[in-house]
Amino acid sequence: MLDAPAPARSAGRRSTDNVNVREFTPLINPRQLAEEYPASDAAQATVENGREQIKAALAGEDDRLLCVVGPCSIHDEQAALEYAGKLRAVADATEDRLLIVMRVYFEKPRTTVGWKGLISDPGLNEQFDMAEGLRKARRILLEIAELGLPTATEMLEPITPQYIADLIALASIGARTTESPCHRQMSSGLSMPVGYKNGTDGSLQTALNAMTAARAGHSFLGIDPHGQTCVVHTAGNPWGHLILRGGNNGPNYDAESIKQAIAGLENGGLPPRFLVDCSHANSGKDPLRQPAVWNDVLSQRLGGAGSPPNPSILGMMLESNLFEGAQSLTPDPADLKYGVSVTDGCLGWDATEKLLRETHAKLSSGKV
Ligand SMILES: O=C[C@H](O)[C@H](O)COP(=O)(O)O
Ligand SMILES: C=C(OP(=O)(O)O)C(=O)O
Repeated sequence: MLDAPAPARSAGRRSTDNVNVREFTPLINPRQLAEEYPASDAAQATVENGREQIKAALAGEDDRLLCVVGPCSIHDEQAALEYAGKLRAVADATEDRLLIVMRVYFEKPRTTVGWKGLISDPGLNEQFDMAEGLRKARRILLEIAELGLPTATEMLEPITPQYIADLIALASIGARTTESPCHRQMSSGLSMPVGYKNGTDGSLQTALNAMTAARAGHSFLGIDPHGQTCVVHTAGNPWGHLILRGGNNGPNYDAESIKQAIAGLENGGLPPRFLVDCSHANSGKDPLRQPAVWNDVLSQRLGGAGSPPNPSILGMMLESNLFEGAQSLTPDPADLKYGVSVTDGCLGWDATEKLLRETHAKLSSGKV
């Protein structure tokens, strides 16, 4: 019998190693990136104030409505900054009632395959120049923080936080990773409050378990600011909170689902405060349904018509971009429409501004 041909391998490589790896590309380390784009005093002040205000809301000490608003994903620096400028103006005008934080999402967890976000593929051309992706992400976060607007992002790759977390006020763990021990451990060391989405199957327990896990300290494998692999020992992050995003069986922002969420949090010994994501399964992925979801949740928070107010509802999340809808990626990224999402459909800016200003008016008058 003939022997099977030996697999091709380079000198010194063991045949059992990295069988399915095509290549390793060295990457800039977090310290080098921070030296290229150092956090200015103004940016640090935005992040620190943003984190403190969000913590006060989570602790029930700031009764403003927490509004996490912005694109499903950032793919264009200019559009992101234009959006941030508009949102900053509304945040200033409504700050007595609304605590506005911009969604600045650079990492997209896909159900199967698809564009994974600006850090993974900044050229939108499958070149995966992640050093450039991290540079762009850090630069965008810095510019938005210098505008005075706090930012929120999803933390997906466990080594990303070392590169950008100093510029972020609020993090979230997505529905696809809330059950992942790696993400819970990572969250236990993050410097900002972290929201945990319920699972894609609608499971609340998955997020409650994540909150409990991340409140504890952990020791796990990671990198330090020099990019050195190391054992990371964390203190635990007490600022976890639930985000209701609906699930495969439908939305979970109705009064009964919210009652169950509060009971689940209380039974788990967790603070009974949470956000409602108006997008994803809560809008049936129809971006134009988001205002109806938002207003329903706002009514529940304010109470009225025989229902008591519900201060457990901290606020809402909204997927919004300069222009409504979504578009598919094009072979030449220059052909993309400006200001339109390349991931989930979004509400457009005009409708977003209207919703935020109407919300401010309702909160000011106390009338839904
Ligand atoms: O918010 C973004 C998407 O809902 C998430 O990344 C999943 O997207 P997909 O189902 O299109 O992969
Ligand atoms: C991916 C997201 O949401 P979810 O994890 O709820 O699907 C998101 O908010 O961008």
